[in-house]
Amino acid sequence: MAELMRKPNLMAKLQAEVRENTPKGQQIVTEDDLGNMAYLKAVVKETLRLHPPAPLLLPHLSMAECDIGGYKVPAETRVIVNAWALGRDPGSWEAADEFMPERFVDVVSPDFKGRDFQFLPFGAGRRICPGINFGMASVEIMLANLVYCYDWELPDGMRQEDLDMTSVFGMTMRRKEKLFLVPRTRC
Ligand code: HEM
Repeated sequence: MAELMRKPNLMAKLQAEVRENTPKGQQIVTEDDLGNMAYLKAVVKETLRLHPPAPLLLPHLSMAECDIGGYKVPAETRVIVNAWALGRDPGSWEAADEFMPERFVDVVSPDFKGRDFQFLPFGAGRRICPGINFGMASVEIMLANLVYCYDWELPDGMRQEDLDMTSVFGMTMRRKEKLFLVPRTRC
């Protein structure tokens, strides 16, 4: 929501998609309506790229000695994967720090299923998050309803550029400052 408030044209594009693809007269968006909402899915993916909730995944242990890009990793080494840095690597992403959901529209890859190592919000391999589908559906339905039911405004006197996007890092990652917005019902 914070990224969308900083780019009202993207918020408008998302709202148009969600509102066009929800049957007329229906009070809320249901899971059945999400199928045609490609831009919504791209917005959620782009959010996971820039703001992965588990920025360092979970600690892993190498079972055998291996070589990764010329670095020798001995067996039984505690390995921490920095998914946050992978998602912002300028070598993998054009305009890496920009919130640009369009990069995920009409493309099969990169996807978050653990095969594209520049984008690992759910990890990869045998310990990949088993809650991917549940997690994605929950975030998509929540965001779709927030933008379907309300138009959103910044509190009085606040400008887009005043939104503090600083994150607090730990096992999980969250906004440093809470996001306060004003909902306006659209009817
Ligand atoms: C957007 C939502 C979610 C995100 C971003 C997320 C992310 C992650 C990440 C990064 C890992 C570590 C993977 C690794 O180290 O390779 C993980 C593990 C795990 N997640 Fe999720 N998760 C989400 C939702 C869920 C949900 C909804 C559930 C359960 C209903 C769940 C259950 C688990 C479990 C049980 C593990 C540990 C798997 C293992 O160690 O074998 N997650 N998740």
